[in-house]
Amino acid sequence: MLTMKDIIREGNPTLREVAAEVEFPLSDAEKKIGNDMLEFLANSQDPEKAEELELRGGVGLAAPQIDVKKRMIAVLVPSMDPENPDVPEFSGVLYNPKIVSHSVQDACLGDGEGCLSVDRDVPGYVVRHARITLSYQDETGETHKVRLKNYPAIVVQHEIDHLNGVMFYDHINSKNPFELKDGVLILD
Ligand SMILES: O=C(O)C[C@@H](Cc1ccccc1)[C@H](O)SCc1ccccc1
Ligand code: NI
Repeated sequence: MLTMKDIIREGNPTLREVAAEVEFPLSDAEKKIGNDMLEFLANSQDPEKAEELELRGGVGLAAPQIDVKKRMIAVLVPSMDPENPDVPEFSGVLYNPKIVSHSVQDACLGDGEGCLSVDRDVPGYVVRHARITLSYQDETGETHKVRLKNYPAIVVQHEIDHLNGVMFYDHINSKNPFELKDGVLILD
């Protein structure tokens, strides 16, 4: 079971490397890594387990963050619908995820971003694509293509950045961290 001690922190060179494509069929080890990453996110969102295991809350995790240089991410974006609180907005282990197209419009989270691999606050808007079309393979190797917007789109872009050695603060305007061009959607 993964805990915070398994997550590497900024300064570790792995976070600045480009991860390798995953080959299919997956090894049992690769399947276990994916499942462990998703389990970590579920535990981190369970108040009792998060306290017991001393986990920071997470909605996404990329394999390089546990020092595995492979293009695989786990995403668990909880429901925003009070009618269906137990149905995540977007959840899964995504192998070889790729943004195949995106909106012209950009978006950012109004509260900025954080990162499980960054033990400090870095204020500022992280401008990303507002909507993306995402292609990925599941554990069986089947390819899926989905369109994401709003928070799920932001989370997936944050995680795919980790596969390319990019940190969220690389996107922040260092001269004026809260400067935004016209038309950028601020998500609260
Ligand atoms: O470090 C990671 O990759 C996990 C991040 C992903 C993330 C952060 C900000 C914006 C989008 C994705 C963690 O989820 S950071 C903790 C967190 C938890 C809940 C909501 C936002 C951020
Ligand atoms: Ni991160």
